[in-house]
Amino acid sequence: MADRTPLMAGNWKMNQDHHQATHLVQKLAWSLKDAKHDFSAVEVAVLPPFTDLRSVQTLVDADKLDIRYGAQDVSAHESGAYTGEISPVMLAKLGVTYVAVGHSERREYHHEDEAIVNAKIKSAFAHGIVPILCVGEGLDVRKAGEQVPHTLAQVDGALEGLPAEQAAQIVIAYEPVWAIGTGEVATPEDAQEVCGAIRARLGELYDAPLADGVRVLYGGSVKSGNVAAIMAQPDVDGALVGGASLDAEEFAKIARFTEHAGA
Ligand SMILES: O=C(CO)COP(=O)(O)O
Repeated sequence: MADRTPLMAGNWKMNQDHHQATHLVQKLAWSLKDAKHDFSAVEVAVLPPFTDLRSVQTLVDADKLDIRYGAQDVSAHESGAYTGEISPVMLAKLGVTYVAVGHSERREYHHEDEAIVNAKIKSAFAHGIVPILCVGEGLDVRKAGEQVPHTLAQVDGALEGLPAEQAAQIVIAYEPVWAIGTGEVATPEDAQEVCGAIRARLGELYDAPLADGVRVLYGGSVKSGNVAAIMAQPDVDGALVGGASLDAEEFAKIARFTEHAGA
């Protein structure tokens, strides 16, 4: 099996102004420093709102922090008459490593379909930004037992026409919609079932060595108390954390999941 470095990414969603963002990242950095966190063993990233990115960049650069940061969305276009959109060129200038693409909240409230998600993934890669592709099923699909085909159809659509050298770098986050912000965490076996199927599909779309190198995350009500059991699954390589990433100490604990296995 490839040596995949786990990634713990905090999706702040629409929370924290730019002053609060600086404090939160500072606190996170202190908590991880206190714990002597090894960032080469577990990568840590935050995805703040656009308006915070310049402040986070300034702090990360000034204090030489090992914390990575990214955006929560990106335009499929580089520039032009797209009111309210943020270009990948602007994000690249802000030093972002990652961008979330196709989060279920974008799909639901902004009607993003597979074609848009696919275009945004290509737009990010064209400017050296690694997309975190979010996929996952709603409750109806889960009740019908269709979570795997549903999620794989999203993966197929999102990756259409993506060259292997880009697919090899992508991060895919499996986030069952019914587990987001509900406290209803999928069981480790639920997470493994779909994360494993995503990796197998990557093997079919590309090849097995490529699939073996791609990081597949789980997201949905991840906390320090449940992260270790989820991370123990063979095809789960990290977590996309919403609510719990707004608490620096809690998020640092999540990043240090190996210390509290069984907690
Ligand atoms: O949507 C999520 C991360 O992108 C998950 O959110 P919660 O961790 O708050 O359930």
